[in-house]
Amino acid sequence: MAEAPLDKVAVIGAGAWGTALAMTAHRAGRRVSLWAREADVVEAVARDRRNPFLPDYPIPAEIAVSGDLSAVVAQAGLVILVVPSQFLRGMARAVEAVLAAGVPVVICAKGIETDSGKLMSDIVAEEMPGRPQAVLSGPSFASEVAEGQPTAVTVASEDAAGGAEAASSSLAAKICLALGNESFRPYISDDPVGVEVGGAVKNVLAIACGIADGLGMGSNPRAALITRGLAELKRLAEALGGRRETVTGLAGIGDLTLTCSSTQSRNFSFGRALGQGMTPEEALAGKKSVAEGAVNARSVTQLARRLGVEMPICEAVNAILHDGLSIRDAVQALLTRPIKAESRELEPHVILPHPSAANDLQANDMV
Ligand SMILES: NC(=O)C1=CN([C@@H]2O[C@H](COP(=O)(O)OP(=O)(O)OC[C@H]3O[C@@H](n4cnc5c(N)ncnc54)[C@H](O)[C@@H]3O)[C@@H](O)[C@H]2O)C=CC1
Ligand SMILES: O=C(CO)COP(=O)(O)O
Repeated sequence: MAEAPLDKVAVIGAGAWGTALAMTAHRAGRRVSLWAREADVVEAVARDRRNPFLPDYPIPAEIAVSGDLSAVVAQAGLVILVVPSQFLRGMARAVEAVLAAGVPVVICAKGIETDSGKLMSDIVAEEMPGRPQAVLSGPSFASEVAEGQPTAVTVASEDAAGGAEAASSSLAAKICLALGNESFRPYISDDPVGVEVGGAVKNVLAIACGIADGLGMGSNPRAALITRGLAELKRLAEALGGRRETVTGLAGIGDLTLTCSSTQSRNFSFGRALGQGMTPEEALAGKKSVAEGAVNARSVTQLARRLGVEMPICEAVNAILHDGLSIRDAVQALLTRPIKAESRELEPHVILPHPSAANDLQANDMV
């Protein structure tokens, strides 16, 4: 059986998701402190209990919001890391310097580190050596979590592997007990890699779906992008040692369908703006909130190439965002790729030239 829930929870990162998770832990009965990087966020919360990153939902008075990292993590039994992926390394290092030994951390950023191709769990292992760690991910718009909409997520830790007893006493189980409440339902997993890859790749695919929407495309293209995008996600997860089953769970297909079909998603909306004719710079201008897929298109495709994993939709998004490929050429190139088998077993062995590929070999070569 799992032990008693962790009592005090420190949340690092007071963006929309960190704030919603702090509210979640508070609803679950935990004592909660929240670290904000921006002085104006600390001031806004002190003044009217509202965070500009999530302005529609008041923060309960019992949640202590501060810019003092040592004070926030003092006496914490669990630390939730919720800064965007490209800032996690620096933040993990800073937290490690002030956190008591043995206190576990749970990673909530969705992404892969640019250039190194490292997963967030690799970064935490490097910057917080020996510290117990888990990953939390799944279909969870911060605003809906803050509102108390029923939400299910996956929490994964390696020690959950080895059967029911291991899963029940794992770090993932303890975190589920510490954060679960009547509207927030976490599930235990022993596959952190599969969970992480799901969260990182779905943001890139959400940009692709947003682009299609912005172009005025209908439901067929979206379903095709989601399904073939899932095939890409699965290939990368498996290449990294993740499990197929995880990809069809909350952190895979669950988050993919959520993010690829709602303008609530920052990534989908970013893609939509591109499809409507904005440049990436114009679409991101003035935004303080993150669209993780914009950066992670690069890191996901860098990693996929290194591993020899084919991810044509993610490659197309990366080429549009970072290599100046026009959306028109990217769409044509995707649609005129060679004919392949859908089945995983046959897929590597069946490659037929697309009937119209000869019309535009140059674009076809790019993805
Ligand atoms: N918002 C959502 O609905 C969800 C977000 N996530 C993930 O959570 C992570 C955090 O996203 P949000 O809370 O939505 O962020 P946000 O877009 O609401 O806010 C931006 C965050 O980035 C932080 N930041 C900016 N520059 C920084 C720096 N140099 N060092 C450290 N932190 C810096 C800000 O302090 C702020 O916390 C992302 O990886 C995102 O994909 C996951 C699930 C849901
Ligand atoms: O990860 C999310 C929901 O699960 C949030 O998606 P966006 O970052 O695209 O808004």
